[in-house]
Amino acid sequence: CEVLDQAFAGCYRSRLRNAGVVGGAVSLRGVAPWLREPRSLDEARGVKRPKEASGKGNRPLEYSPLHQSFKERLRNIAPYPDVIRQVEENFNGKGGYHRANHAAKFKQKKVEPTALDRIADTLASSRTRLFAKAPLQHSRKWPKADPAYAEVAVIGRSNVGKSSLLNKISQFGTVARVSSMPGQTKEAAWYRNKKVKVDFIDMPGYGHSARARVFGPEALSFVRNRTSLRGLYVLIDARHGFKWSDHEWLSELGSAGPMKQVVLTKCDLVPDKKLIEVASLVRSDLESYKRVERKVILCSSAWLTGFRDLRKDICERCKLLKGTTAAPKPGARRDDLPLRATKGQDLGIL
Ligand SMILES: Nc1nc2c(ncn2[C@@H]2O[C@H](COP(=O)(O)OP(=O)(O)OP(=O)(O)O)[C@@H](O)[C@H]2O)c(=O)[nH]1
Ligand SMILES: [Mg+2]
Repeated sequence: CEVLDQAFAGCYRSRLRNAGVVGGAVSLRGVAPWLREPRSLDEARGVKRPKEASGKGNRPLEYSPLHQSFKERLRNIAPYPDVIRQVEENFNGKGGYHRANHAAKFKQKKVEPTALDRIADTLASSRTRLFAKAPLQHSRKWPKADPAYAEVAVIGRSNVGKSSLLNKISQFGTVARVSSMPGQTKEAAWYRNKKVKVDFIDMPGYGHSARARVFGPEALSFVRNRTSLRGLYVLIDARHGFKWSDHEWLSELGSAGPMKQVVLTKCDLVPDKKLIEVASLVRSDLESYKRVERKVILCSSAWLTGFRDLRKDICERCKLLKGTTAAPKPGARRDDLPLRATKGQDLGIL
């Protein structure tokens, strides 16, 4: 015990010497800063002055809203009226899913379908087939873009539901392979609808999962180099909203590529009140990106809701209406009319 006591005493003595205790005169500098005299009145009151921003290194931290938790951000978001309307029309909303469905059918009977509605219906009922597959990084293996066909691509985090969505846009059957495991789609796949003249590209998803990590940079260079793209649909999971990988990918892409449209998927898995909040949050996050449409399309591949809006958007974006021939008005002079009237046809120019 004595030996131990001596050892401890020696240790304390050396520490006190280091701290400035010299022969009984105690200087507390460096030992207890809270015991020294306050330097100013503010310091005495306990008020901390913000550090003055000097040119280098001392920049004040700017906290973006993304530093808040997802729940906190959901609590603070003010819902957008157009998002509320979309949810009420397509999802449970007021009166439940069945009532909303019934109301939609009732409305459809009354309203005369426009040309855009008709072409969207053609897209829904016509067949789309796989015609090419190629790795994202080998641009030489990509099929050559056909000017007669408008090209749109689908991108998003892995497992967000890209392939499922493509399967339901038109009568694909189960052409695009779907799996609950992230990173199932490893190559870009081209699907062609000959009737509506549009090509869809299913892309591998980006993200932080081990199988999907490589596809982020590859998808970026694909979108930058594939100049024939008319539209890019960025899919976001309705349960989580924008994640870091989405923010990273979109901010890296910047204004490159075609106009982007954000689609919320798996909306059936979210209660309607939360869906309004998440969709509004996603809608407000869009404001920080360039060349992104300031609206959100809500979809569910399980319930097949929201696909009418999506198809119409595709047809509009690809300017598919341009190709359709409108019936000639009586009295109108058009060069593309046949010179001879076929049986029962009123040419109106003779
Ligand atoms: N409930 C529900 N499940 C969905 C929906 N869309 C997709 N899923 C499921 O989500 C899982 C992933 O779907 P995929 O279409 O393979 O996702 P992906 O984005 O193509 O995934 P990768 O190809 O791996 O990037 C599958 O188990 C689907 O059944 C939806 O709208 N609702
Ligand atoms: Mg896929």
